[in-house]
Amino acid sequence: MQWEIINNIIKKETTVVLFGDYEQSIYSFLGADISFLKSIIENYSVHNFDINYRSPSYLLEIYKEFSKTFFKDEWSVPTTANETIVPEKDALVYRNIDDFDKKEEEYIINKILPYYLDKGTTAILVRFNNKVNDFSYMLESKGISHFKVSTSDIFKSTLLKSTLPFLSSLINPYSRTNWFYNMQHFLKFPNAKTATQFTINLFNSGFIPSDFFFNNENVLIDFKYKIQNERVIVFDTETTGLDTNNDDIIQIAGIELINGKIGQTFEVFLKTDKDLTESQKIHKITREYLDEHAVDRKIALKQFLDFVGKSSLVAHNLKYDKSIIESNLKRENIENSLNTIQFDTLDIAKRLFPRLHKYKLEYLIEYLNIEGINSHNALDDVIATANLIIALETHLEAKIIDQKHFLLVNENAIKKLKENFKETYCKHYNFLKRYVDFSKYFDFLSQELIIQLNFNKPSNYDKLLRYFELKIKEDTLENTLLEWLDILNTFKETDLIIGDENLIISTIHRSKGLQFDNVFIPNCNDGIYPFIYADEEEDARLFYVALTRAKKRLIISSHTKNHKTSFEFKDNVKVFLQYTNVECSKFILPIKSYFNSKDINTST
Ligand SMILES: Nc1ncnc2c1ncn2[C@@H]1O[C@H](COP(=O)(O)OP(=O)(O)OP(=O)(O)O)[C@@H](O)[C@H]1O
Repeated sequence: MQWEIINNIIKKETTVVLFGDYEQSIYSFLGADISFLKSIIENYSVHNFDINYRSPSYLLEIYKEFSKTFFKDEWSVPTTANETIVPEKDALVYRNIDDFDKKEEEYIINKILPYYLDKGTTAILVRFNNKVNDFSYMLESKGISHFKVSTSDIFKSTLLKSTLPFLSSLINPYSRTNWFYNMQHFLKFPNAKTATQFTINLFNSGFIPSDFFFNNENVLIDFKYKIQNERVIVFDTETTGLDTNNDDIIQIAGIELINGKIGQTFEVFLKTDKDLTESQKIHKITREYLDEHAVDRKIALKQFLDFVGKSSLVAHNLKYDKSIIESNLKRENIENSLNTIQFDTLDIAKRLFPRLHKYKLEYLIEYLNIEGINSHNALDDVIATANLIIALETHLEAKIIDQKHFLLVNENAIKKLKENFKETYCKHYNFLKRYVDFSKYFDFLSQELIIQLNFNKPSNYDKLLRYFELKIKEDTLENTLLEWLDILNTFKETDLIIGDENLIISTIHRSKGLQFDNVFIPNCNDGIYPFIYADEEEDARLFYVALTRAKKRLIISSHTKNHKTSFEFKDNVKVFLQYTNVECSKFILPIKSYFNSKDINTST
């Protein structure tokens, strides 16, 4: 499926580079198929990275021994270490621990781990989720702080599944997907299907849910009335950039629509001291052109206000033009006398045609077969927008009838929507322009939703807040959401790792892509590696992922009933040499025999 998507978006002439590592293909239970990977690369030329920058040569030796035994030749990639340093005495440890697995865990935590904790980052990587919990519980009872990559990812929790769509719906109230979740959570429909159906019907009727919070249910009726019975001004601006607070308007164009008929046009160019290099690529207005045609900013803005008079305003993507006009008026100390009744043709088009993928002016012109060009010249654009309005007008009546029907049929659900959601939505909507410390804001929102929606705080909640505290700088809530929501929507719990975690407990699966100075792989017993019910080849790759997370030190251990440990920890490197015959995972046998055949020099 993913491959089909990729194939559909890449063009024929595009050069495609795929990055991958067969030896880390460990997600067959989620549908990943390594043979598929093999079949597609037949059409590519393969390049291998030769130098490994993560691990020093003594660790690469281990990986190579392992690959030689368990991976098919054609798939194993020889790597050269960037560093050829002598291992420290505690860098390569294999420990066989007496008795059953809980003893092994106790031994690791009590005897071995403390030795490594002040030597960089450490991870204990285990095969199963329950072992993550066991280790974490024991560490907690000993007061050793750590980050447990939890068995149920916080990004799959009800908290994130309700907060993220809720926040998205504040900045993008047109996204149906966000509202599917909101309706499910806040309206408590009997099932997801009815919530989804209600949302689809609402959008298909030309509403957006927030209409019912802001008394905006009559927008289409009002728009139709103004267009058919009054003078409205369609306007557009060209500017020196997209920063509405600082950039200058350099052109304003307007056109009258009187009772639905096109009237006079208006156009003015404004002087500016700001740089035009970047914006000129869009609007094509040159410095020379402005020198010849532009007038004083104050005079130009006043001329526009005079042209508009008391009429209502319409623009395509009104939010931008409105805010840059307001900001320019303010900066020139001119009172804003513009009518507050303003319509956005982008909004109207989304309501009339909720199924389109694009709503840019040029696309709508084409879709509705309208004459006119969208040239990024303000005057051409207002003429095109005026023609768009005339075309949209013919679709209004039918949609208004749909709306009446929807209101009639869904009276109860709409009542519930207002009762259960209006207050929360409006309150947070009003925060959008405020500066927020996002970590504190998120905590505030979460506490509210936890009570309102009645669910428990997920584990690693504090870790999430700490991540926000460190990574998200103070800004308006709106800017923060615009910058972060898409990123957070793709997050998994391990993405919260920021590098200051001293000790991490995780399954190997969840450790993919990460790296640590010290890596512990406990429970290396036969039956666990490879797991009796798993595919051996894939489990070898899983073990390889664990091994290759180490940047400096690798500590492997197993347990056996028949063996008594008597040596002290200081012998650790030699342990690889000493215990060749005890029961252990077949995955570590080649590593052990390699060490048996070699005299390892270690620094002391
Ligand atoms: N050219 C380079 N010079 C110095 N360091 C590098 C270079 N390339 C990668 N590294 C470092 O090597 C380490 C491993 O790189 P990276 O995480 O990109 O590898 P990877 O292929 O994604 O590993 P894996 O898939 O096994 O997790 C990182 O610490 C990275 O910063």
